[in-house]
Amino acid sequence: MAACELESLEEALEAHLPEAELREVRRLLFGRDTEKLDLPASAVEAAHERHFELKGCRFDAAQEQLRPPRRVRVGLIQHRIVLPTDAPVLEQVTAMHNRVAEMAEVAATCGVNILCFQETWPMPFAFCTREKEPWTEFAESAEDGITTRFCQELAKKYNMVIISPILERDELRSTLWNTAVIISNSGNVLGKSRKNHIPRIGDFNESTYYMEGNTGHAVFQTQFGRVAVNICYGRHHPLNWFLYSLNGAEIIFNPSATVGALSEPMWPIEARNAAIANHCFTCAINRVGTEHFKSEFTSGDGKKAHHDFGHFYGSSYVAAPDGSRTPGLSRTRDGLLVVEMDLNLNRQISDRWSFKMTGRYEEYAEELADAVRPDFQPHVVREKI
Ligand SMILES: NC(=O)NCCC(=O)O
Repeated sequence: MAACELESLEEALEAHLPEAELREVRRLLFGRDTEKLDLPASAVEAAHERHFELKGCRFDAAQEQLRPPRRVRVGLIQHRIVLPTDAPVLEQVTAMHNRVAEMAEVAATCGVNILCFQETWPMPFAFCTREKEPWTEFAESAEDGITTRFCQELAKKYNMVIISPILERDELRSTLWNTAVIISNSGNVLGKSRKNHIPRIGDFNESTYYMEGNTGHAVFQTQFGRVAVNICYGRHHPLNWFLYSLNGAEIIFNPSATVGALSEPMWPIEARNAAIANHCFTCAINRVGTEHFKSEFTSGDGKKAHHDFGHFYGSSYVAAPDGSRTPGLSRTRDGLLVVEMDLNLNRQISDRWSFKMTGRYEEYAEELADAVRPDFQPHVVREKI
């Protein structure tokens, strides 16, 4: 079986394990079972007609005496590109807007409060090519580009916070960035968060296109909770997650674009570990499909030139601070994952495990400050001979 033909790990387990074993394997692999979220029949029907997967799950928390539950519904959208990569730029962007609009409408029917899309969602992930044209033409203003204006309409219409990761052009400074635009449910742009870490691996030649972000670890207060965005490669950096959490993030989104041959075994671990370590919810989103580019490119590994990155494996999921996680969306199909979470779980788990209280931050800060000095000497104890 080709890697891109396996639908999902969960489906493979369900197909091949007897029920009792399956329950145990699921407990070991995924933690406490998430409950299935009942979604409106009209949403299920619309998803079927529009050819995308729709999944609903819920994480609950213990009932507290002094605080009412803080239930929020989050939606994650993963999708493939709609038109071939050599179609005119505006036609590609418009086709992607139309696709996401029909998925967002279903998210609204499911009562989603905060909706997040995949990394640079209105364009192909062309950063493997190293060509500037036409890919830089997809860059647009975070404040009033066509994609932001499109998302503002959705946000107002559906009373939803929208997190829209785009290729940003800062016209004033002639700089491109990989940016998530956070649009409030009022329709106003609440702010933006730029990708902090640019990959230097495989065909991810992203430093050809944009700079390391300069927006720090901003957290955005929305009507539905405090959110932050750690874009793709940032998920390999535990301190990056940690700093969003230190600023009070209750949900950290990780819009991504990554391929099977490179990162798939790491994917289920990293965002989940971040949820555990930081007592918060994390949401990992990846695109699907294989994107073909007209010009061949090489990977600097002596192998033959090729026209695609490989298979983007989807598998978007949500992890909770208690270490449990939802099943992933498909590895091959467009999909919408709707997850209801009670944000009270963050403090409940923090009170139980106390990682924030037991972390030795002053000590780490001192040692880190020392480690970045040019005259740093590693603290290694050697046997005296
Ligand atoms: N988009 C991006 O940063 N991809 C890098 C590869 C990875 O982090 O899996």
